[in-house]
Amino acid sequence: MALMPILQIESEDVPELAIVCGDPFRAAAIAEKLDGAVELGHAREYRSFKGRYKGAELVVVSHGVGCPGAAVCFEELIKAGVKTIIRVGTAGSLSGSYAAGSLIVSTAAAREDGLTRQLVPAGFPAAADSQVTDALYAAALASNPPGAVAKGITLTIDAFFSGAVELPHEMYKRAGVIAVEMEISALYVIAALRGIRAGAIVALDGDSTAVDEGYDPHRNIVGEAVDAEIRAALEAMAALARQAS
Ligand SMILES: O=P(O)(O)O[C@H]1O[C@H](CO)[C@@H](O)[C@H]1O
Ligand SMILES: O=c1cc[nH]c(=O)[nH]1
Repeated sequence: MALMPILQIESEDVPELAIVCGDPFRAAAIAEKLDGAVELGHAREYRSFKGRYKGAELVVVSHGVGCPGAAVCFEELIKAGVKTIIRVGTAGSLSGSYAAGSLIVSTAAAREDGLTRQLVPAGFPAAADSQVTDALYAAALASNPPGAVAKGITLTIDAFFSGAVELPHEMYKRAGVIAVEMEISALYVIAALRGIRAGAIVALDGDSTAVDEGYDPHRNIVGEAVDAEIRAALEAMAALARQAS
């Protein structure tokens, strides 16, 4: 048995499919939808569960907020043998076309984080796996969220609230980027470096350019969208597992 130093779970307990999310409570909510769910461990922000969805064995792990902590989670899961990771997150909207309650499948992430700069050169892309993206998009369309469903480029950034320097949201908005969150670039770059496949779906919780004035990710419409994206991610995992068998 090999205990993973940071997640504090045994690598032998980890199957090939993983769903990850920032919030440990969301990890528990996802685990509630699994058959035979068991909690594997809870260390720092990392809460881990294992169970089956429509026969597919998967692990669910929370990674906390931000690329550095999330990267540790992704690396340890991959070392334990995970081959497919789906992130189920929340994000702020960068587009007038998509409001709170909408689901966005991230096809690629603009790398405005600090972590991936320490892993790969500036020109290296952070791109989703196309099979994972297709499975997520099909499942999202069928998940009946309270808003729209779209796929496109997202932005990953380290600063949530702004300081003295202007954040690049408006520039990425002009470039057609749909949403901003804080971990997808790390997931896609690490997946590429380690030769696994990854994808991500996010539920929009409001206008990202207005978070300094007020941020409320606990509204009913956001909760309903998160519930829909959880169902979509589980259905996508089941479809990917069927394709592999
Ligand atoms: O809802 P999660 O998965 O945590 O994702 C988003 O929410 C957090 C910020 O509130 C960041 O982690 C961001 O990426
Ligand atoms: O990083 C995030 C996550 C949710 N909403 C935002 O505006 N930003």
